[in-house]
Order: sequence, then C-alpha cells, then structure tokens
Amino acid sequence: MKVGIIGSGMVGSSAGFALALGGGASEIVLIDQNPARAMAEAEDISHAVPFGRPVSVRAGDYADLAEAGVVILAAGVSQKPGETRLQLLERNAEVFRTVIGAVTRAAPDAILLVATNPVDVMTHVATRLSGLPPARVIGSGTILDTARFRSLLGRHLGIASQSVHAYVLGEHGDSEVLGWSAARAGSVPIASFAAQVGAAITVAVRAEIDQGVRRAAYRIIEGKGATWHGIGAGLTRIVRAIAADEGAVLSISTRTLDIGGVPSVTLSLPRVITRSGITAELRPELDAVETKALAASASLLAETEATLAL
Ligand SMILES: NC(=O)C1=CN([C@@H]2O[C@H](COP(=O)(O)OP(=O)(O)OC[C@H]3O[C@@H](n4cnc5c(N)ncnc54)[C@H](O)[C@@H]3O)[C@@H](O)[C@H]2O)C=CC1
Ligand SMILES: CC(=O)C(=O)O
Repeated sequence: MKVGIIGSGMVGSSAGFALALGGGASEIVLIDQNPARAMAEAEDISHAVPFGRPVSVRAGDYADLAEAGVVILAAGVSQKPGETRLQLLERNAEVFRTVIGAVTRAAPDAILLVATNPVDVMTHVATRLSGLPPARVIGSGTILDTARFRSLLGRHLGIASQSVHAYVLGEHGDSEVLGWSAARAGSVPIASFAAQVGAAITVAVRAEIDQGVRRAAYRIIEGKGATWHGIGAGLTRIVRAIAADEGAVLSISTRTLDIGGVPSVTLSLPRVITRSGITAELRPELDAVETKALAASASLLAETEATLAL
C-alpha cells in the first residue's frame, strides 16, 4: 500500500521511519512545503531500508499521492514549552485549508490519518474540508495517551504493557479521560490484578499515573522541544491495521454522535479499524466520575469546533 506523509518534520519523518521498519507500506512518499526537508528525510530513511523489509521511500509532490491508501497529515506548527494543543488551532487550520484539497484531488480514495494538533479539532477540520465520510477521516487521537497509560500501568504492575488493556478517551489533550474502571490486566480487573501481585493502585499511585499520562507531552517538550517517537509508532500501528484489514481495536478520533449530551463532536473512543476505515465504535463502561469527565471533554471540543468558520 502506498502511504503519503504531508509534513516531513519530526512527526512526519518519525512516522516514515517507523513505517519503513514496521511494515504496512510498500511505498512511502514524503511531502513538505520545504522540499529540501522532504528530500533529506526520505534519503535518510531510505538508508534504514536495507536493515528492514523492502519498501520504496522518496520525496514527492501531491501528484505522487495517486492511488495512496492512506495519507498521514503531520503538517503544521507544534507546541512551544507551556503552550496547550488547542492554542495551535488557528495556525494549523490555515495549513489544512491549503493542504486538504490538494490531497483529496490527488488521492480521492485514500483514508486521511491526522496527527497535527489539536488532533481532534484538526480531524473535524479535515472531515469538513475533504467532504469524505467520517469513517475515512481518522485522527490519531488518544492512541498515544493509551500507550502512555498502558506503559505506566505495566511498569507499576511489573508486566508487559501489551498485557494491559486500558484506554484513554475523549480529547488528545488536557481534558482527556483515563478509563480506570474498565482497565484490565490479562483478563482481570486492574485493581484485582494489582492486589494479587502486591502492587496496589493507591490514590497516590493513581494520581501519579494520571499526571504521567496527561502531562507527558509537556514534560517531553520541556526537555527536547517536541515529541515524535511515540506518535510515529502510533501512526504506524494505525496504518498497519488499515493495510492488513486487521479489525484492530484502537483508541482513535473521528466524528462521534450523541456523546455526553453533545449531539456531534470529534473525539476518541475505542474503534474497530479495517481497510475501509472505522467500521465500529465501542462505548466503554465508565463510572460516574469518568462519565462526567468524558461529557466535559466532549463539550470543550464541541465549543472549540464551533469557533471555526469552515
Ligand atoms: N497527535 C499527536 O499525538 C501528536 C501530534 N503532534 C503534532 O504534529 C504536528 C507536527 O509536529 P512536528 O513534526 O514536531 O513539527 P515540525 O515543525 O517538526 O514539522 C512540521 C512540518 O510541517 C511542514 N509544513 C507546514 N505547513 C505546511 C504546508 N502547508 N504544506 C506542507 N508542509 C507544511 C513544515 O515545513 C514542517 O516540516 C504538530 O501540530 C504537533 O503538535 C506532535 C506529537 C504528537
Ligand atoms: C505533542 C503531543 O500531542 C503529544 O506528545 O502528546
């Protein structure tokens, strides 16, 4: 499957690198408003290919997206230290106004996979500007927050993060909701598993993991200016699910109807993803606190969407 990547900065190039090594693509086309950057990243990534599996990696223009199965959107500005994701909206909506039409004209059958922040609202923007069905316009959403949650829970419990089944819901941002009440390790509810291995999830542990997930981007941006490896791998996971028609359940963002009293808003829930895009969505069982927090996250995102003239 051909995969296009618009925006060959840290996120786009990390996704290209992870895709080249991690499978899912037979051809990767990197595009950037700075063609020299796209060419340099494509050349650098292509030098990793002999250590992995065969895949063509090159820089290109929009015409080179013809017959792409997925186009990743990673163009735009990222947060400065202390800046929230939502503060990027106006600048990145302007970028999408120039990019989305060019992508859909060149690759009308591609699934759009949005990474640019604020990713939920940018997925809404991409859906409106492209006119594509929401099932084919997917935001990476909370796939990264879910990975952070699983990683910290796995570390606390002394097990592989792959054996933790837990999701972060709602906004990929400050109002996100950690789904503690539905979390499982193996097939066991997380509190029971924690008690059985002598690693109780106390109020303090829970608060530390919550902040570990919710504040991760701020900490990393403070230390190295931006985040890119986690999202590069997360985008690759989504592309693989599409390319292999997996039916994987991933926490990803798309248009969501009737959530927390909000009729329509773009946010993350666990969703089934196949070659056709999103084919089903799951409403996890939440306790009263989580239900209220998800409603607040949905309202905040809907209010933000409403500020846009599209
Ligand atoms: N969804 C997620 O979980 C994450 C999202 N991000 C977001 O991804 C986006 C990209 O971040 P970085 O790669 O770190 O930024 P970056 O500044 O390294 O790269 C952005 C690239 O976009 C290009 N670009 C800008 N306007 C363009 C246009 N009109 N057409 C083509 N290319 C254009 C720039 O030339 C630049 O190379 C940001 O919005 C950031 O907040 C970052 C990390 C995680
Ligand atoms: C930057 C960003 O959105 C993240 O790392 O979560």
